[in-house]
Amino acid sequence: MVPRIYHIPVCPFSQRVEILLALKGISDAIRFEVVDITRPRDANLLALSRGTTALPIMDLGNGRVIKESLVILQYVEEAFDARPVARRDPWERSVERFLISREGPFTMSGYLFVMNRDRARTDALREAHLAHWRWLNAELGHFNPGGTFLFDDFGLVEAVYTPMFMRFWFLDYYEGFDLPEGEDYDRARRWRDACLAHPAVQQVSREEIIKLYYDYAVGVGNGALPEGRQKSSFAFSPHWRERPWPPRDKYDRIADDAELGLMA
Ligand SMILES: COc1ccc(C(=O)/C=[SH]/C[C@H](NC(=O)CC[C@H](N)C(=O)O)C(=O)NCC(=O)O)cc1OC
Repeated sequence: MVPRIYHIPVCPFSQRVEILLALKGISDAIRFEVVDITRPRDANLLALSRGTTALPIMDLGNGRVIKESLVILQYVEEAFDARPVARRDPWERSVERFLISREGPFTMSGYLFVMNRDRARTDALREAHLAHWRWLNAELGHFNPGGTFLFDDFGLVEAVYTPMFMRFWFLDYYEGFDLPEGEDYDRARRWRDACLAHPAVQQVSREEIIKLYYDYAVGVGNGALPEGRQKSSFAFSPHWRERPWPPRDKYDRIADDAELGLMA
């Protein structure tokens, strides 16, 4: 059986696996199944996950199910010999793991920033997010000051972080956020921009992310419905390409289904 990964639309955690497969030149080795999270979870999928709802999960068949995207990445790297991506040297592998150990708080700071609708908290949330970028800037500056990526090429750490850089396009769109100029951010910006330009990360577009993630920007995630709405911005139809760009005034109001182009 070809292993399957079940994931939500434009899921960043699933995308990191797609990126790894692209780097290894084996994009067809796993079948990706997108789940409509605006509907109750399918009973068969719930049985597969033994009741947990977080996605992605990877089904190897014969009752073998892998949860957590970082664990799935390790499995893919170890199960498929093609073009190893993780660093082979133990010291370099420790540096890789060190950077990856901070991805969770980094990602959470960006999501909490975009989901916030209390203007009194905006500055603190922006600063908390920038602090994570300063940490990345300092670590990249320590381990590879003159380089672009953490090591000599786009690798596992970049596969882990880049889907989040792409989701953070919603911070640019809804919060007018970008990294400040200056030595506290320049090394991290060089890394981010090179990651975003890499051919292995082009699975989703800025437009798709901005449109599907609108509900996060008004504080509602994972396919739940904001007040006054009949359909989630994560709905499969109408297709996001047919929908208008969402309004940016997330603090003042919640756009209705018609304005978001969600009416059937
Ligand atoms: C407010 O913070 C966040 C909001 C959304 C997301 C996101 O991209 C969800 S992607 C979809 C989400 N999956 C996850 O969060 C998986 C995270 C898991 N640690 C992994 O790495 O696989 C999910 O399945 N939700 C449905 C459910 O749990 O029933 C991330 C955030 O922070 C990391």
